[in-house]
Amino acid sequence: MSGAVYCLGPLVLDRVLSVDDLPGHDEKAFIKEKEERAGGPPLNCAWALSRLGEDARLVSTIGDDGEGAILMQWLAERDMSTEAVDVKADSATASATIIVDHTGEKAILIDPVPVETLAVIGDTVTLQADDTVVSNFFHPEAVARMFDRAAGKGIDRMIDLELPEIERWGWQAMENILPFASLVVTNRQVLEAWMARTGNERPINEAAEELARFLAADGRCKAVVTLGSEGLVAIDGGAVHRVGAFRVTPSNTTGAGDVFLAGLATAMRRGRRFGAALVFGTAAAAHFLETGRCDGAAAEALVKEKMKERL
Ligand SMILES: OC[C@H]1O[C@H](O)[C@H](O)[C@@H]1O
Repeated sequence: MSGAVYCLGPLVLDRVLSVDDLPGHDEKAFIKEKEERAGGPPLNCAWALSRLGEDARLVSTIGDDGEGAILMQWLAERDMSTEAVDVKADSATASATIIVDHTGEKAILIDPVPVETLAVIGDTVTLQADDTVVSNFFHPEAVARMFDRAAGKGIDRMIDLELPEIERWGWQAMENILPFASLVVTNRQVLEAWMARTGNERPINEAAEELARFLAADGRCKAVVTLGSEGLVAIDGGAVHRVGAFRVTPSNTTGAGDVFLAGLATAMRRGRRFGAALVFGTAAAAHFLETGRCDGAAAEALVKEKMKERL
């Protein structure tokens, strides 16, 4: 398909530390392996989109520093577009420390990017009618401005809502961004926080449907709540979609949500119905969880297996 997918938000240097078990409060653990790699939700999503054959453009800002240079080299080595990555002398490059245990589960410490840096991400991008915009909730006004421009061109606007950003900007700011999006994705961590906030004690699957309905705001947009090993629940107009998870043994769960979003966006851009696009996104994420790779053919094979299981 022609057109590009613009992925907005912070480009982050991820410092990944592998341990046997995540240390608890006042506990110590030995690091088994260390790795530095490019990360952040928009980078993970853009990387997966490019592996799925889309023209992915990362839209972000980094500092003119050593960390920024490592990130630019990482992107160049993978033939990823850097034209919308702004290098600013007065900014510092974002970083995160990710501790991954033997089950692939992780804890992430994010060094927050200054508000002034985030506030202008996306402002210089020129959109065309066959583009798609994908963003995390990096800054309420910057995301709203970009989505507003995209809506003017009839372009799909997908937002991934995660808890650190909701806690940073507030639940009201999260609600305010919803009318600007055409598709909202969130996860179990947000669901649990929302349940605690609203006193919702329903079983997780029912509560997920309620949150999806809330995010979809009377069918104005599509909404997806991912539940990890329990699959996902989504709302599209009057229809409720439930997709079961694939059985996988994860090596590292970091970025799996971003790969899901990339698979979903790719399938929707290629004309798949929403239900089928959800299954393809789930399959792409499952393959990534097990292998650390994103591969359209492998995801298709998983989709076929799932369909056979249903027969
Ligand atoms: O979504 C995963 C990303 O979140 C964190 O911000 C890390 O940078 C990681 O790459």
